[in-house]
Amino acid sequence: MSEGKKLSGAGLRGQSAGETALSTVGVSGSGLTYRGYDVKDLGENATFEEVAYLILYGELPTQAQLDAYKTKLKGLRGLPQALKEVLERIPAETHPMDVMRTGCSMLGNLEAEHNFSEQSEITDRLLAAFPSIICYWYRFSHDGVRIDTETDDDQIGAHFLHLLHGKAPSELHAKVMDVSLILYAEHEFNASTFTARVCASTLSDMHSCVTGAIGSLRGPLHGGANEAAMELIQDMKDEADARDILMGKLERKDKIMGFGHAIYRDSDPRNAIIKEWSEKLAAANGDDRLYRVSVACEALMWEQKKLFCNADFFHASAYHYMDIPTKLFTPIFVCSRVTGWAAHVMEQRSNNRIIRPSADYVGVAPRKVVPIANR
Ligand SMILES: CC(=O)SCCNC(=O)CCNC(=O)[C@H](O)C(C)(C)COP(=O)(O)OP(=O)(O)OC[C@H]1O[C@@H](n2cnc3c(N)ncnc32)[C@H](O)[C@@H]1OP(=O)(O)O
Ligand SMILES: O=C([O-])CC(=O)C(=O)O
Repeated sequence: MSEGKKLSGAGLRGQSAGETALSTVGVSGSGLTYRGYDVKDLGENATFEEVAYLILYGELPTQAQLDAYKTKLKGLRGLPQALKEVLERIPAETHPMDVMRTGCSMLGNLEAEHNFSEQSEITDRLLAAFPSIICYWYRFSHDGVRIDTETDDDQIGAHFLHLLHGKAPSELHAKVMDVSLILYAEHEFNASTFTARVCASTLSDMHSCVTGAIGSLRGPLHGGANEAAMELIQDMKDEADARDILMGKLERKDKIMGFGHAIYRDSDPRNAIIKEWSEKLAAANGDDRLYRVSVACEALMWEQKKLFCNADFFHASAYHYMDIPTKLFTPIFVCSRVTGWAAHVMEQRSNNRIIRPSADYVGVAPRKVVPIANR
């Protein structure tokens, strides 16, 4: 358990719900490690594919292992016809997280996990297919185009941007997407991962575990916060306007999305990293308004409430600078976090006992059923 923030009260806060060898969150009050590596180190010296391999297979790959892994993932980007037909029937106004949920579940119908010896194959397939699923639906429902999802892009982040925009991304955009996927890959027993582990503990299949996790990630208190943060900052004209808007919200006791964390006490280590990339994107973009108002929000929230930006806040401006529609922000989180979810499912399966806590009963005392005619 964390030695940082004081953890107690509702929401199972502070109670250990099991063991993991995958990551540490806030152990010294702020850090984040994946299998012993600091996320900052990974963000600077590894790619997302290396990090996915690390999380799923236990160690960073050698060059030969990485080459083979990337070739394998590239070969899994195509979607079955039946899945494309389902995606084509989902209306344009549907929330893209619902598309991800359906896409994952449908793939589970078409390519079911028959036994746990297939878990790594299924995971690699999901990792390769998620960008294809969301972009195939988005481009069909919004632009009327049936895209070919089998690109030759070297990396998953660049592949996503290529499918979305119909052209290969710039080097800067490809790099930021790669770092973003690293930052979102794994985070111990967060709500969506815990959902996946609870499902896994019943000995259910991988697609069910991941589909459930997508549903948990969707909420604005979890992954959905990156979209909500964008909605917050998009109309802020300048720093003064940002302060006025936020002060009004704080007076009304509104929750400010993209701030605070269940475990970290005074900073989320992922924030400094994505903030730096957002600043670079702002400079390259020639319009730094969103970056400047975000910095103003960060300063005001700390000054007024001692609340800090979590991983989601500066992702909003960063994604916007790369022309990613706001409603696709949380699906990108899925494209990354599937690594953490699947690794947790495998870890749960390797030492399983069904997760079934107790509840404190606070309802009425025992009583007799009154016949319906006398009620
Ligand atoms: C990748 C991720 O999933 S990161 C999380 C993304 N979610 C968000 O950004 C949503 C906004 N943030 C929040 O709702 C919360 O901070 C959570 C859900 C992340 C954590 O919740 P908790 O662990 O319950 O928060 P915590 O115990 O630190 O709250 C302490 C106090 O600060 C308040 N607070 C916490 N976050 C915020 C916020 N973003 N805006 C306003 N007030 C807040 C709480 O309401 C609470 O006040 P109270 O004591 O008067 O009830
Ligand atoms: O750990 C949490 O509660 C939420 C979070 O930051 C994540 O899942 O990345």
